[in-house]
Amino acid sequence: MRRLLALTQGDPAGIGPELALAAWRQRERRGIPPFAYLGDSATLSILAERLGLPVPLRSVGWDEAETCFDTALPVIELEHRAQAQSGRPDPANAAGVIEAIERGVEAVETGKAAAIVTNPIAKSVLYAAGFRHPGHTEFLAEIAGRGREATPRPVMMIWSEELAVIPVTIHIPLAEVPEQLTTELIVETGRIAAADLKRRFGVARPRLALCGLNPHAGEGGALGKEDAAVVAPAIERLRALGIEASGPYPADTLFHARARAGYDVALGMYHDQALIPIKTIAFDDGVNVTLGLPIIRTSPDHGTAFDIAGKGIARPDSLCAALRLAARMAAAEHGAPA
Ligand SMILES: NC(=O)C1=CN([C@@H]2O[C@H](COP(=O)(O)OP(=O)(O)OC[C@H]3O[C@@H](n4cnc5c(N)ncnc54)[C@H](O)[C@@H]3O)[C@@H](O)[C@H]2O)C=CC1
Ligand SMILES: NCC(=O)COP(=O)(O)O
Repeated sequence: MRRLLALTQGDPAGIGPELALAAWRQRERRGIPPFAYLGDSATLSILAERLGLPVPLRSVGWDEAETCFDTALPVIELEHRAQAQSGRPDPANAAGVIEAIERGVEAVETGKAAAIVTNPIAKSVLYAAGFRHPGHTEFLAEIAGRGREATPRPVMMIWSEELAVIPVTIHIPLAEVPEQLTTELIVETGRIAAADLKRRFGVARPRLALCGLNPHAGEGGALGKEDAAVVAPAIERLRALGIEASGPYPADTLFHARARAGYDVALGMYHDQALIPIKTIAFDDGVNVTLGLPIIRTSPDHGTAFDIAGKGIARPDSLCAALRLAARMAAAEHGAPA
């Protein structure tokens, strides 16, 4: 089984490039699997020098990348080179950001890499350049769906050793959540989560805990009707499919340690309901995983951190966890030891 991972540059003005340098330097101590960096070696080399990080870079093709990883950081050169300055995002770099993601997916689809690991992108910067997807999650589904009958439905999961969460609705305004939250969407999300937890995480019988949408899960309808009308029927349907689903639970009491012991993943009904608990508990080593795709994708759980980019203080923990988890998922899928 191919072990090499494809690591995208992310926004070249963000912390992604320096995290890639740090992850390579710490590869032995942190048990980092081999990866190839999709980016621009000239820009990376300037950054490495400025940060005083002695990292040998080697421009390679996919075939050489895995073997050279022990002695140099392999770089798959992009056609769209970055003119990036750390901390100064520029929509002019969008083409390279997108190229890295597309070529990473292609490498996985063609068997050159086992999984794609994406460094953070700044959504607003890409939007300014005409990017029409809310984020990686939806873009990856669109790319992975090319040439297929239907676009796969992507599910965002943020995973750590202590807690895994899924936001059922993702990057939409809060005001639109009640309208877009349907029983069908919850069932599909739960079904995909259960299937991928089995296939790619080796959880034999995944336990799903579902948050209510409203305070106190609706307080019998006094604080909102969606919990009984939309969430509860979804749980019934998931159970009818043989999936161990429970709830709807008041979200405020679902994330303390004793509650967490009772499930494998918690489904929040909107982005912040799911992500605030995990970013509180595991900000440094949480991993963003896209479920429901034909390929494996992980990412650090943080963003581009323009405020600290280029200062050499960004922590590589989450990227390292994302690299390790991608390798572990690939091994689980292929029945090989991680
Ligand atoms: N997977 C992805 O591509 C993601 C992209 N983003 C994007 O990132 C941009 C900035 O988002 P923010 O909400 O500001 O979140 P952020 O995670 O970039 O930054 C939040 C705070 O955490 C700090 N921080 C983040 N990562 C760190 C690290 N590795 N080490 C030390 N400190 C770190 C930052 O300095 C900042 O103070 C947005 O455009 C957003 O869309 C956000 C989350 C995920
Ligand atoms: N808040 C999580 C996030 O923004 C990650 O989005 P994506 O780019 O992985 O879709």
